[in-house]
Amino acid sequence: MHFKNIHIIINPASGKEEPILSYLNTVLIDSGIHWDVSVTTPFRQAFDIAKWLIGKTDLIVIYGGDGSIAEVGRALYGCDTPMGIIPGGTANVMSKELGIPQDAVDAVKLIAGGHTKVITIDMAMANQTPFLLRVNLGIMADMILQTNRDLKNNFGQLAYGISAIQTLVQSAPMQYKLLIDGQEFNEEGVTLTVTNAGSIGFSDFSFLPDINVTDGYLDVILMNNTDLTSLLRVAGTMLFQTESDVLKHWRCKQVTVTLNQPVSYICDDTEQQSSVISIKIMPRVLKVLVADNYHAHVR
Ligand SMILES: Nc1ncnc2c1ncn2[C@@H]1O[C@H](COP(=O)(O)OP(=O)(O)OP(=O)(O)O)[C@@H](O)[C@H]1O
Repeated sequence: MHFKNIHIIINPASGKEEPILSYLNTVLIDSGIHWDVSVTTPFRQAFDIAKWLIGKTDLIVIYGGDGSIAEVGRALYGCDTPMGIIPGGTANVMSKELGIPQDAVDAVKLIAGGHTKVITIDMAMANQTPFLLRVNLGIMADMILQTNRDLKNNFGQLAYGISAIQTLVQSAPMQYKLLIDGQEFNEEGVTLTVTNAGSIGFSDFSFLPDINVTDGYLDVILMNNTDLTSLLRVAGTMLFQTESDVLKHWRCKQVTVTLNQPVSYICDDTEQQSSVISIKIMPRVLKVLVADNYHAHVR
């Protein structure tokens, strides 16, 4: 697909330190594409820039991490303007899910080269907040909350592993009341993830087989233990793409999670608090640009 006009939103504070303006200029200068950039600041976020750009350009590209991509997704869902992605963050989960080249120059070349197509992917709504990737509760949420900017700057992806170990040591199980497509379950667990995407951002690993952003479903994954054997079984689950008794798994269109008290949870990259979280899939609402040979594995 070729675009006449594209606008690139750049988050200059995202994980990668690289000369993105120079990369863009080198690739786009002779491409015939009319291109422009906007830079996010603490006072002008990717969400506001993307909202403002709707109807003013053919393709809105975001250079940043998953937080910036989620913001642009929240701004663009339900409209006709597609989102392009140049991975610029620490983990870049969404770009891996969509098979986008991890190298920024290659990602710009993909957009400029035209061997692309627009697909429409699912998002979901948690209470009043739209999200792209997932909602995390329990130790997964604590882990993300504890992975601060300094840790990410110094250790990149390993930062998540470091804070995972820190949080595992302090983990205590929680009681979850789950209403999954109308069926009630009472479960104890150390972490609960409601995911739209399969990729966990580490190499090609995904939570379980067959989870992807076009399947029209949410996947609810509960981990009930954090002893070493359980963790190894979870690692095996991801490695061999099979379910294990340590991870309970449901596939649904909507789920309500009720807890005994308000807890902090992570909705994509943002921290929220509640004792009741109602989550619903929004099938095929966001247009994104991918390579023309990309195939999401659909059941
Ligand atoms: N100019 C800026 N200076 C500082 N922070 C910014 C600026 N522009 C955006 N932000 C903040 O950047 C955050 C989003 O970062 P993003 O997720 O894109 O990168 P990252 O943290 O490196 O990626 P990852 O989520 O993969 O670790 C948002 O919280 C947003 O408020």
